[in-house]
Amino acid sequence: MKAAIIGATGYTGFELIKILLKHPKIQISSITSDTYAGTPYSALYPQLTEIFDKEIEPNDYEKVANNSDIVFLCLPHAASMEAANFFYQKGKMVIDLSADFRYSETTIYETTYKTKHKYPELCKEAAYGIPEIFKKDIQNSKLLGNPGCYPTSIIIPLFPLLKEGLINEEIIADSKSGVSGAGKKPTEKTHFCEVNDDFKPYGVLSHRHESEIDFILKKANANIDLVFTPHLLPITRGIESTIYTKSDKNIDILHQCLFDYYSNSPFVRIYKDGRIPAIKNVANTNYIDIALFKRGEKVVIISCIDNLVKGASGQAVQNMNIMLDFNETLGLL
Ligand SMILES: NC(=O)C1=CN([C@@H]2O[C@H](COP(=O)(O)OP(=O)(O)OC[C@H]3O[C@@H](n4cnc5c(N)ncnc54)[C@H](OP(=O)(O)O)[C@@H]3O)[C@@H](O)[C@H]2O)C=CC1
Ligand SMILES: CC(=O)N[C@@H](CCC(=O)OP(=O)(O)O)C(=O)O
Repeated sequence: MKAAIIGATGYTGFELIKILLKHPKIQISSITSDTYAGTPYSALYPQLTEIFDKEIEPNDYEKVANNSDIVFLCLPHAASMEAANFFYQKGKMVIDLSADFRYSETTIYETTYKTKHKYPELCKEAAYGIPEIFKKDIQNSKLLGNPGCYPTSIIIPLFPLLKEGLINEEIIADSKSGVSGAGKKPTEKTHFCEVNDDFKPYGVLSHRHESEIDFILKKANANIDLVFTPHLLPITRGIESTIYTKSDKNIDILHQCLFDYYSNSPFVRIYKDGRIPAIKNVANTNYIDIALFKRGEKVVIISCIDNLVKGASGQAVQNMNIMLDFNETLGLL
């Protein structure tokens, strides 16, 4: 199968290319960026010298469509919707890494992103790409909204526990991310001097991922009351989320619920013996590591992912494997 990557020069594009180069059933047919059209990819990312020197093409979607079966969109929010519609109408399989197709209810997207959605009917056809929870939807879909990185780290541990009614719906999620989560272009908030030697929250009570987490956890029949606070860590990659809630159930019941729900999920690792997940253990992998602790009624859940792999490009490939009926782990282990 031939895969094209639109917006290939950014961090998720680079990560996707590294993964797809190891994938036994995928050939990368087109990589695009208007800024760098004509440049060999390895000139931008010298790590791939003599490994992937393919020339970057301009965003000529007609040309890309003629030469691809699957299209990955690694574009910013709002820029993706037009491209997704174009390739979908051409019969291509579309995997969008932005937020444009994460909400089947367009009004919530529009309120959260302060952007009018041009294709609300398409949003209803898109699957939300957490394979461990929505595999059936993903199998039947040709358009996929790949989840946000923070939501991936929070939804996976909470979904089964809420679905079984084992934990309180009042939840605090305290998350920390490496700076690559903000993309390749430095801003006033993310350039080296601002981030180095510091650690701070941002988007307090206003981060757009709060609505994504809330929207998806409602599918577990939970009406959650969530406070989500992201923080910027002075590291390149990785997310750690510490999630607080309450439960009147024994910790063994909570553990068993997670083990049962994820028994066939190759990328979910649940620690049961007091080990504490750490970013180092999941960096550059598609794993999510989870541990759960309890004292009295208080529950503390810790999860770690790599924002660029399980939080973006790895999960996108995992979704592609499922959409194409390949083994879920191809290219990812
Ligand atoms: N970074 C992360 O950890 C995660 C990111 N995401 C999402 O994935 C998407 C890509 O993120 P990331 O790779 O980090 O972003 P980057 O900023 O690193 O890269 C963005 C890419 O999109 C291109 N681009 C930017 N604006 C436009 C436009 N208006 N039209 C066409 N192309 C454009 C850029 O091309 P050019 O070469 O021209 O600059 C570049 O190739 C975003 O929606 C992001 O929110 C999701 C989960 C995690
Ligand atoms: C560190 C950092 O800035 N992170 C990004 C989240 C990146 C991500 O995964 O989310 P989207 O795909 O929804 O953009 C942020 O807080 O906006």
